[in-house]
Amino acid sequence: MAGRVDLDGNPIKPITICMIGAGGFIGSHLCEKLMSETPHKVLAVDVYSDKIKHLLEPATLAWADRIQFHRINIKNDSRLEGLIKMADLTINLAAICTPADYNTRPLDTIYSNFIDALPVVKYCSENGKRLIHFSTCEVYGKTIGAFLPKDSPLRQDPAYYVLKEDASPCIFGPIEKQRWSYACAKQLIERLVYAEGAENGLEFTIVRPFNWIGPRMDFIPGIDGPSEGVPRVLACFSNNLLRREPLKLVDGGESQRTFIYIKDAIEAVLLMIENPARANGHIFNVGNPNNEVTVRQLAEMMTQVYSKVSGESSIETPTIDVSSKEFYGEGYDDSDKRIPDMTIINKQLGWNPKTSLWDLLESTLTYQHRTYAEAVKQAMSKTTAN
Ligand SMILES: NC(=O)c1ccc[n+]([C@@H]2O[C@H](COP(=O)([O-])OP(=O)(O)OC[C@H]3O[C@@H](n4cnc5c(N)ncnc54)[C@H](O)[C@@H]3O)[C@@H](O)[C@H]2O)c1
Ligand SMILES: O=C(O)[C@H]1O[C@H](OP(=O)(O)OP(=O)(O)OC[C@H]2O[C@@H](n3ccc(=O)[nH]c3=O)[C@H](O)[C@@H]2O)[C@H](O)[C@@H](O)[C@@H]1O
Repeated sequence: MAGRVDLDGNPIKPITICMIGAGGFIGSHLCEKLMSETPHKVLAVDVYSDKIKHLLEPATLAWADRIQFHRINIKNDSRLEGLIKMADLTINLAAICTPADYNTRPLDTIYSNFIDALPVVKYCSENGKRLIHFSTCEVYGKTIGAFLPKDSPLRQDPAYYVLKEDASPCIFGPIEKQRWSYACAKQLIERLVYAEGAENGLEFTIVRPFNWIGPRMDFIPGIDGPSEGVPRVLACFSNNLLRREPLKLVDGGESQRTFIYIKDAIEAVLLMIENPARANGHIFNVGNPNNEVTVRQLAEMMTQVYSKVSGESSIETPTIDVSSKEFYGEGYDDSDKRIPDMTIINKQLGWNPKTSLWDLLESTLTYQHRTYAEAVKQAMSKTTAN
């Protein structure tokens, strides 16, 4: 760790980071990186700590004096301002961010993504503290190309679908499509953070992740999360593969996504943390434009990769189609296509993603198999016995 320098060759000074939502998927990877590769301290705030337990115990861990867990619900805890004051930088990751919740729990979604984030922005602004706020690629909503006729040649033109931080519009569906409650709340908090920067000098960076995936993402229903819960697609498909049941393709699996390996994405966040002069005042897309697939192609690739890592042949009917109404309920809608423009992050931080979709699925599904296969087998044999 000695002699670490930033992108401009200046020595990096150790700082204290108040990380809200540190116990989640992204937070757990960020804490791991900060503990193993940097001298920084983390005040880890969350209601859960299971995903960072390996970093908190035993007390003999090399970084034990650099990470503290604070079990705090930021909705109603007066200790939050004190922690933000103690830190040099606050990173806010806390959110409800699973699509199954957006149309079924729209109030919780809006409160979590907008109202609960307000005090964090306010405390940072009032106390002159830097803020890295996690938004989402969902703020772009649908592409302009989605509104062109199906056979229009313009659909092939990147100008109609590549998403640029400083140029693309935010296109959401009607209010009754409650799917957009999340994207809309995230957009408004982005505008508020930006305005605090413009009017009150808040030093901020906004991150728009594009489908970051990897180990510890969400939960496997009935194993380490509710049986009826619906996590994001990686965990849904992992659950299907572990149970040897068909992967469910919502509305034909035609939507397109670009998936990025969590470890590549965390490199980008570390650059933002350690290069404030280059990151402040910017909104950054963080994704992998080279890893685009339809959801159907993702299902096919995951099926192949899982066979390889588990040694089990795939089932006869690997996928089935389901309607979005059946899968998510009333009010669901979808982003058609999400390709991040990388110009700004390249210019400011010189960052590029590295890992191919096949490779990231291979390491992630190896983890899923090792972590869950036995537990799923046991849970299934219990259900059959009953
Ligand atoms: N994973 C992705 O690809 C992705 C994509 C786009 C945006 N994001 C954004 O990044 C952030 C982190 O996402 P993630 O994938 O790690 O999600 P996650 O659900 O795994 O992590 C969020 C964490 O925040 C905590 N939290 C929520 N409300 C809280 C509260 N009131 N008080 C204290 N803790 C609270 C949760 O317990 C959880 O541990 C979110 O803001 C999300 O919207 C993630
Ligand atoms: O990860 C991101 O960048 C953002 O996008 C996600 O949204 P989305 O990509 O729509 O969510 P997933 O659950 O990962 O679903 C991806 C696609 O797979 C489909 N899907 C999902 C699950 C399933 O079993 N089958 C299936 O076909 C969905 O309909 C959707 O088209 C979530 O909103 C957030 O975590 C985040 O802000």
